[in-house]
Amino acid sequence: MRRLNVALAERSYPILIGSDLLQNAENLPPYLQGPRVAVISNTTVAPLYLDTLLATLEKVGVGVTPIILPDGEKFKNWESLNAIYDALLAARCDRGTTLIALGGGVIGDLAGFAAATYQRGVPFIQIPTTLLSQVDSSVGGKTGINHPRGKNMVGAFWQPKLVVADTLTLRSLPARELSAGLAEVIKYGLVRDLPFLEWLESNMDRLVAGDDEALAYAIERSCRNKAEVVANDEFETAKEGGRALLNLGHTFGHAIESGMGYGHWLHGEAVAAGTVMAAELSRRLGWLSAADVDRVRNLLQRAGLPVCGPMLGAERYLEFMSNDKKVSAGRLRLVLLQSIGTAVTTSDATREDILATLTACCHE
Ligand SMILES: NC(=O)c1ccc[n+]([C@@H]2O[C@H](COP(=O)([O-])OP(=O)(O)OC[C@H]3O[C@@H](n4cnc5c(N)ncnc54)[C@H](O)[C@@H]3O)[C@@H](O)[C@H]2O)c1
Ligand SMILES: O=C(O)C(=O)C[C@@H](O)[C@H](O)[C@H](O)COP(=O)(O)O
Ligand SMILES: [Zn+2]
Repeated sequence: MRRLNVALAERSYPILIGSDLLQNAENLPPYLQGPRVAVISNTTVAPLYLDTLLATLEKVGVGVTPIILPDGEKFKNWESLNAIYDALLAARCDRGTTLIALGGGVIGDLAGFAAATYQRGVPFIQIPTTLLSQVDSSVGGKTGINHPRGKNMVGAFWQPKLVVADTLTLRSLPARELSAGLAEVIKYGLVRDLPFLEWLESNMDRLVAGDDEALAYAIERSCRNKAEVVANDEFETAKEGGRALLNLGHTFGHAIESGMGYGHWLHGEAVAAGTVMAAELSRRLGWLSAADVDRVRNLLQRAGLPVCGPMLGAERYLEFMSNDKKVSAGRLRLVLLQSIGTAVTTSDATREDILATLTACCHE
């Protein structure tokens, strides 16, 4: 088992990465506040892994309320959140109840926001079961729901007490979802870890094939990168760089997700197309060469990801992008690449640059 730490003083917590962790009853008790938990999962993941987790919790004498939500990005909304509150209240869950998210990023973001707000805050544990959630969403404490006008527009920072990434769960993950997770893995290499990007270029075929060793390494290295960034800028308030850099490709990507209707493009797919747009815009500002942009595009393509955005229409892209959470005093702030392996936040791109980028990077 690999173990990392997210260093946040009194909110610090471990990330455990390994196979068969769902069955290991020793990992959970130190992080449970009381003898009750509510496990939040969905109709796809629960039939696969809930029984194993329930058996593990039974071994340590914990009472469980399972809460099973419908599956999909379009359910990352108020109705699902309300369903969680209803179930917690019906089961008389009190402030000592620990919420456990068992699923991908949608379940993690929803359960985390429920934990942040139920009775003004209860503890929670992340048990991520997709590659994307194991490398990114389960770590760092961003929780929330979507709004029709924008992704993750309502939420809270609320750190988990523990993250348990059981890599065996990835064996049941569809190939398209594995690829979506690779978009966020590639992001760390592009933003701040050039040696990791080079490793990814050498090992992409193993990752796409689901090689256990390669995946475990990629998960650990991604989480190490994320933990470092979050430890330095937990609430994304740094003026330069900081946590906002983890948003590479996301201003374009979130516009694709919202504009196309949640769930049509997977988050990772939208981030992949958005990352090519960010690279192309970086080239227009003179920071990347055409060969650099090809390098980004090739790696994403080898990961099985789209490298062109949909034809949403420039005005709709700009409308969604203007709602981005990095906008400050009405000015768009984008994460772009100063070079491969180094990202910056910038407001230097003009409307014309952005329009030209959209024209170059969007196809039917
Ligand atoms: N909080 C953060 O920091 C953060 C970071 C990145 C992404 N996100 C959010 O995460 C979400 C995307 O997460 P995701 O890619 O995990 O999507 P997801 O949660 O929708 O999961 C993808 C699909 O895989 C299924 N699934 C999950 N585990 C499985 C398994 N082991 N075997 C088979 N099927 C399985 C799910 O039911 C779903 O159908 C987006 O809402 C995104 O905004 C949040
Ligand atoms: O943890 C972060 O910080 C990230 O930006 C990670 C992103 O991959 C993730 O998609 C996040 O939810 C986007 O954040 P948002 O603040 O733009 O909603
Ligand atoms: Zn993301």
